[in-house]
Amino acid sequence: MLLADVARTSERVAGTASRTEKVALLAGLFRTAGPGDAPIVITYLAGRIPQRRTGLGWRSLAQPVPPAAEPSLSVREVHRALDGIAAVSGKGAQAGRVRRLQALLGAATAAEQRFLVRLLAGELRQGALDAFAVEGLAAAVGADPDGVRRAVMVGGSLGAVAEALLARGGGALEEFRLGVGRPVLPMLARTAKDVDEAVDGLGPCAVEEKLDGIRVQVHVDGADVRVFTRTLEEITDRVPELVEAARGLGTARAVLDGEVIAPGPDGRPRPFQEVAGRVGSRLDVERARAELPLSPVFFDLLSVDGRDLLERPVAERHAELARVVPEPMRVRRTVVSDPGDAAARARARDFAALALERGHEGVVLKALGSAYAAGRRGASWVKVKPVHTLDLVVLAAEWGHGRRTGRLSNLHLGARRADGSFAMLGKTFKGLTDTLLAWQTERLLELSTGGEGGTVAVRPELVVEVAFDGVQRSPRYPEGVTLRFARVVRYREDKTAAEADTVETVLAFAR
Ligand SMILES: Nc1ncnc2c1ncn2[C@@H]1O[C@H](COP(=O)(O)OP(=O)(O)OP(=O)(O)O)[C@@H](O)[C@H]1O
Repeated sequence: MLLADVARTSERVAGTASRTEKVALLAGLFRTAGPGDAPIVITYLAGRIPQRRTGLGWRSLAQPVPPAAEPSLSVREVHRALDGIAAVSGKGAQAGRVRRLQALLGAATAAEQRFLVRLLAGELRQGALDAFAVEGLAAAVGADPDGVRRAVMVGGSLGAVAEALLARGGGALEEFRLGVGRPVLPMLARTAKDVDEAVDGLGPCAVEEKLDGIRVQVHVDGADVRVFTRTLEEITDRVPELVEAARGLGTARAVLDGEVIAPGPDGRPRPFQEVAGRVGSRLDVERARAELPLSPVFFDLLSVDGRDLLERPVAERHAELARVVPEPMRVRRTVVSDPGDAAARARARDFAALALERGHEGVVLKALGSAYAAGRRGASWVKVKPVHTLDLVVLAAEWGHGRRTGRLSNLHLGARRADGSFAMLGKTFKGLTDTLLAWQTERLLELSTGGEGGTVAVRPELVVEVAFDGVQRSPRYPEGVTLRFARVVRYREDKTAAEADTVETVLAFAR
């Protein structure tokens, strides 16, 4: 597929207010797209690029290049060129990127150049595009739009679904059904300030303990049990006690969602770091198990006996969960059936207080009528925690002084921008234990991209959870805000930088 076709469609879609026409334009484009082109075309139409970042500064995008007379650039060629630009690193990288960019622009017509420059500058971003693209895709292959939407939810990406549908037709939707052994991205939660705010937003809801462990999705097929993390990494071999527990459930076929924790001798949960260390280690699993036995606590049931429950309401999924999972392995919950009932609300607040006393992190409230929104931070799950934390990305670190000489200490923290870049929000060395200092020094040096003065810049990959007292204005930082009393709570090795908190979220705290 030619870039010119995408550029033209993009312009026409943006230029019409009619939903029907947008969908028809997109359907027309998909009918002529090769399956392999589809994932790239979809990101371009939404104003994004699969590489996320190219490292090109806006100045380099403003330099004029003589255009080609006729369109000849294919979408794949552009994709490869951007891969090349994103891969340039080291000394003189910016010049190298600009050279490659100019070669790319030189092969583009004036219209294609305008499209590329606006695409790379992030000016074409269209949040609603994916919804139209789902319908356009469904129309192009003659599939049911709801079926395509479900497939995207289960498959995790519109690009992957588009590729399958264009290659194999509407029947390919079957490949994206939830299945035992085929994990789906977990549903995530939004944040509310307190229980009342959450209940106001949700209406009738369940209030559950928020356990501070590692999210697990457990697939049971007879004696065959597989365990996945929230990033869908398989960890079955590292958690034999979960496998044994799952074999003892009241069903032979199920997909369960829950948290794995390590109850201490007093029944209180051991710290998150210990659970994360245990789940992260493949070494001598039997010994690790003897030292720190894990238990699963399930809070959702996504499928049972071959029945897919993703679209069923929370109340029904919980009833099914209670049928197959015995009490100690099920999350504790209370229900607010009528949000207007003051006594029920008081019970919910007491439940949240008790959850904290028991050593848990807070509560998660879930709208009783809501479906399971795989891979989404849906509006129907809301977490309430007493301490505000953000998951930020380490951008650089400074060598420590005094007792911390020889250790990388002061961390430069960044929040994610919509275009995949990171905005620095401030620095902190608070909350770092000696163990963490040693660990982060080693990890950060592996990620180093060079240093200046006492600062080591790193690839933005490590996610760290930071507690703070507030967000305040500061002209020193690019978004004009910084965190008050930021302190490290822990590293979140279970998260990628793409899952870190966004500048938007931080600015919402400022408001
Ligand atoms: N009862 C519960 N229901 C849903 N999630 C729970 C529950 N108890 C603990 N959790 C955990 O809380 C997480 C939901 O919070 P969120 O989606 O914001 O993830 P997160 O960004 O990792 O947040 P946090 O750092 O607050 O755990 C889930 O991923 C899960 O690991």
